[in-house]
Amino acid sequence: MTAVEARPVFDQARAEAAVRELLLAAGEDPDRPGLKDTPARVARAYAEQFAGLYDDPDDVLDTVFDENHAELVLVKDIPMYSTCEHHLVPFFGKAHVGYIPGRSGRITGLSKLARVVEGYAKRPQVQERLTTQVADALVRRLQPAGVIVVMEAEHLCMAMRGIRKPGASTTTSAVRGIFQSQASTRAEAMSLIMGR
Ligand SMILES: Nc1nc2c(ncn2[C@@H]2O[C@H](COP(=O)(O)OP(=O)(O)OP(=O)(O)O)[C@@H](O)[C@H]2O)c(=O)[nH]1
Ligand SMILES: [Zn+2]
Repeated sequence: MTAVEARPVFDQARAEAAVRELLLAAGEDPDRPGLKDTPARVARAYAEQFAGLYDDPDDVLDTVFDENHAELVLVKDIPMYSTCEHHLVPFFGKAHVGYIPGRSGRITGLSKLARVVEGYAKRPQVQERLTTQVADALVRRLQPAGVIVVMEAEHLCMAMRGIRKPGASTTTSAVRGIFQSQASTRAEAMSLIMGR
């Protein structure tokens, strides 16, 4: 992301008006005491849920170190909350993010892997794109030998409405570099990720 590229900003007033309109459309009275502050509250909540639209999530990977470690680095079970872009309800679960440093030996802080997940999760999303975006961010910023990202999530749009299948879990993966080209390396990482 270059400085000249424009980023959106969250329009609190517009979001509040939209929530008020939604309540009216539902036949509610947005001025009754229990709902009076709801449009402002919901707007603030969405500003937080979509916070990943307003900054470049890759920027958390600015902190890099050089280290002589050419093996797998894996952070498992990163809690992940995102918003399904079809229904604007949550999908949530766990992200597992691993990489093998490249020849440059470039590594990053472990917390930064969780921060990248969070940055891309806080947008209207589909799980597949979220998984891909996290993998590609690591490729761009760390130039690693390989990246593997696996996400497991439950979608409330499938649980609380529609097909109503609570407990159904969706797994997505994105592999890059050596994890793509070497089945044995991929299988080893997968067994570490899936082995509970
Ligand atoms: N591939 C993918 N699909 C998703 C994700 N989140 C929600 N969906 C699906 O998006 C689809 C939207 O389908 P539509 O037919 O346009 O909407 P709908 O009538 O509300 O669909 P139902 O949920 O089946 O009632 C549904 O099948 C959802 O299960 C996601 O992260 N990835
Ligand atoms: Zn949905």
